[in-house]
Amino acid sequence: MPDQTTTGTLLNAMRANPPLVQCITNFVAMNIAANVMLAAGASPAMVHAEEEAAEFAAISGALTINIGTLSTGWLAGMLSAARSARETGKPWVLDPVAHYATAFRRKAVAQLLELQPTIIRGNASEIIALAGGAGRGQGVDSRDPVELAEELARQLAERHECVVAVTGVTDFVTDGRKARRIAGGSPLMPQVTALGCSLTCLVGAFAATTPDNPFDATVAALAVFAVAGEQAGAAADGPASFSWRFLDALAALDAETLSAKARIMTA
Ligand SMILES: Nc1ncnc2c1ncn2[C@@H]1O[C@H](COP(=O)(O)OP(=O)(O)OP(=O)(O)O)[C@@H](O)[C@H]1O
Ligand SMILES: Cc1ncsc1CCO
Ligand SMILES: [Mg+2]
Repeated sequence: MPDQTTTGTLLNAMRANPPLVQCITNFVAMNIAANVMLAAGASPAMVHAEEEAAEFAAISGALTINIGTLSTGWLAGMLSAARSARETGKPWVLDPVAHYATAFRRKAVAQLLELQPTIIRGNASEIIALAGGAGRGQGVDSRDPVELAEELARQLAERHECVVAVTGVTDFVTDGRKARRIAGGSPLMPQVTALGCSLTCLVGAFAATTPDNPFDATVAALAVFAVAGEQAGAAADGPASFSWRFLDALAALDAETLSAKARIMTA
């Protein structure tokens, strides 16, 4: 099965040459996202200051931008990093956390979208609202099923000529033409904060590994989370033990197991 094999091949390629990924994430996610990246085999750097964000993007393999704890200073850093990534031909990933909640966030996301993200990753409520639909999100949490976001994700991908990933019980990835669903994970994942933010960083790591193929990169990152999440969930007693078991499962995951266990379906 080609998708499964590609996923394992990309995991090996990432670990053989750990990509430097500039992660502009949020105060909640910074620690867990960096640990997720290290466990999976990437090299994260949480660099967001306006004074250095653009310079750092130019030396990174990819950039990820998450607006979870936005402020004016951080936004300036995000915009200059995204401009730099575009100018230097680096893939960049947008995570539009709760962008529908306030005017400040809506405007920030509109400015970031103008800088043409390579990939957008969000939960179902975020993607529905970004495509102009009526999402039912509450703050940073989704209250919509992925299925409701699928058609809107296709439209969003076409409009912005990018890859769009919607995560939830079964994830959905599209570039506006082709699409995949990725099953797996655990109901404990939304009970641990910032795992979606961490996944956005890992999408950046895979995009750095295969910059000409952001679709396969996104599928690979989601498949890694789905398989490691399923393994951690099977042994966990609750969100706290899930959290450390998930890091251990990520670190222990090998390409053969990933390719054998990933459940990737054409949509
Ligand atoms: N009910 C579920 N069952 C299985 N996997 C899930 C479930 N909910 C979320 N996931 C997985 O959790 C990971 C994070 O996705 P999620 O949609 O929760 O992101 P998010 O809402 O942006 O998270 P956060 O904002 O807390 O970082 C993905 O790998 C997704 O597949
Ligand atoms: C809880 C929370 N608040 C802002 S960002 C964040 C992490 C999950 O998106
Ligand atoms: Mg999120």
